[in-house]
Amino acid sequence: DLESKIANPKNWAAQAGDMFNQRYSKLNQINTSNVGKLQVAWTFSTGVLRGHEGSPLVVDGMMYLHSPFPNKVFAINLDTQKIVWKHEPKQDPAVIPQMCCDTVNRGLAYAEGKIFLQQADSNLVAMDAKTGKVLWTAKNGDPKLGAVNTNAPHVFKDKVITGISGGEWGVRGYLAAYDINTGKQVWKGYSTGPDAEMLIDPNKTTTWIDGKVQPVGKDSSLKTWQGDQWKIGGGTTWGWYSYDKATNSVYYGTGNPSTWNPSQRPGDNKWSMSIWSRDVDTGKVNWVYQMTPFDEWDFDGINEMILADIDVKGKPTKALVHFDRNGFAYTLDRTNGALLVAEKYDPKVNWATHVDMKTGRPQVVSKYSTAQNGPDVNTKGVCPAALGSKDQQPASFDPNTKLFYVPTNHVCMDYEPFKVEYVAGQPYVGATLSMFPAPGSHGGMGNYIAWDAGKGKIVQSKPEKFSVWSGALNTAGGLSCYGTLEGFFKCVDAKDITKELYKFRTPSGIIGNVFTYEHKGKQYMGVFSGIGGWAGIGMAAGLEKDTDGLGAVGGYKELGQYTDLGGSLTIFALPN
Ligand SMILES: O=C(O)c1cc(C(=O)O)c2c(n1)C(=O)C(=O)c1cc(C(=O)O)[nH]c1-2
Repeated sequence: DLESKIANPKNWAAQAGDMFNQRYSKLNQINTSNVGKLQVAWTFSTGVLRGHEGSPLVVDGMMYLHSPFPNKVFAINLDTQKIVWKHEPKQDPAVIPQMCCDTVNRGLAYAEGKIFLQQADSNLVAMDAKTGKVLWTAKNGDPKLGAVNTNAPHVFKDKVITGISGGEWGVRGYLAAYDINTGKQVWKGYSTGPDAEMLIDPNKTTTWIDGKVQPVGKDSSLKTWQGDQWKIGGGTTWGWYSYDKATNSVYYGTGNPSTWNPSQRPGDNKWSMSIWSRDVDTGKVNWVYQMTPFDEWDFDGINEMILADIDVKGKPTKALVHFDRNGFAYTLDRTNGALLVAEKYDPKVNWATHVDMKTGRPQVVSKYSTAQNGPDVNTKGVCPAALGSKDQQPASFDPNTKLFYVPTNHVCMDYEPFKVEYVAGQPYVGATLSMFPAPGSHGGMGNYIAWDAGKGKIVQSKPEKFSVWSGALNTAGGLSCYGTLEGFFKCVDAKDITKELYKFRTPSGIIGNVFTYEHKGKQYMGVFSGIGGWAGIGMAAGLEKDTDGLGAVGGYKELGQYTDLGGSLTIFALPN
């Protein structure tokens, strides 16, 4: 059912439009020659002020919208424009201060006549898509311990897959699968700890060792932590997941090890900061690859895994492409986890010179090693900043140009670790940050780039004033579209991204993802606006000091000259 809904380009039935995370639409009515005539068709306010991430879904003439906390859901009939049903969960507002980077929610999932909502308080809910009636609720985590949720649930086969947030609260990360019909948990695989709890088979699960894919061996995680630190060691899973039917695997990434003070957790801290392939039916780990062993900068590895069949160094490859927070873009063979390409997609990256292709390890520049410099020493000028060369904002893949379109950040930081005591349910951060625009660049804090993942090269780069915190969309109309933090919805020519073909100022800064659908023979494009997320946390949570908001406020202070709060959806179409 979901597969056929996705196959119909009139729908937008999954957060990325498909299960490969490509964010590509076959619709071509809006194209490079007429996009300049785009007009606003309609708008809709969610009535919620904080950051609006993700996008609505469209299935068979109904649109399903979500909001940040309190996670309202609206079902709108596209014929009548009426709200058919509305659901507002009752959630304890005590979860609000347990959320690190604004009270965002990355959207809903659809399957078999059901809508799935992953609430902030960690309850996973299935609703009847026609009526909004709650069919089941599953408790996915304990918000009292900081285990909250922002990720979108993802449906693959008969399972709804969800993750967990709370890396800054010492939450031990995991991915879990629930039966879409009953809400019963089918499997749960932790990011750290004993093999059995991670669903790792020491002899069958493989990783990249010595230039080859080889079995991970016994206790691959436990060996890389001191004492019991792995129990409060992070590795949360709040990103976008993808699925390949051919390998029957779900692909996703794990976040930072806790705490941010690296001196409190010597070792590689496996398998935080890693790319995972798990069997979707059993959760068993096929392969895992760690990008940033012993993280010293908060470079969470949760960014989306985009699956695409491309030429890698001239060879047709079933690839997995990932733009990591650490500033490197990785191309792996998704069938076995072999590392094929790892290159900087942000020329300002300075914390590592390169990735050693034999060990798969980044070569750290000692001056930027916050562990070597030690606690209570401010390590200055690390690029990228903790929020990475790219954060959660998902990139797109265009099968026509064979390129990836990547919303990026151009931000650096000063990072000062300090000793922190673990107290259950309290923040467990352990570093003070301040962030600022990357020095010596175009003067802005963002770039929209076109990337060749087979070669590991930037093809083109379009400068932006602020970080691009919105998800990208490419279409068969030759367009690549995204939003900016000032609030502009933009479409550029996929063949030459420096050519801005359309621009419209929406009501607030954009951190949502561009999506498209067709209704009654007409193509529509849309995007949520509503400033927030980590980059917009200063405005969303009313913070002021430069080091507030885990250091994000400083760099984005100027945003107040361009936008203010407010969540709404803007839908565009060509004139009649
Ligand atoms: O470690 C975590 O559990 C965790 C959770 C989240 C989240 O759930 O939004 C973010 C982060 N970390 C994080 O490091 C980060 O940069 C970030 C940005 C955003 C956002 O929505 O803009 N969320 C989060």
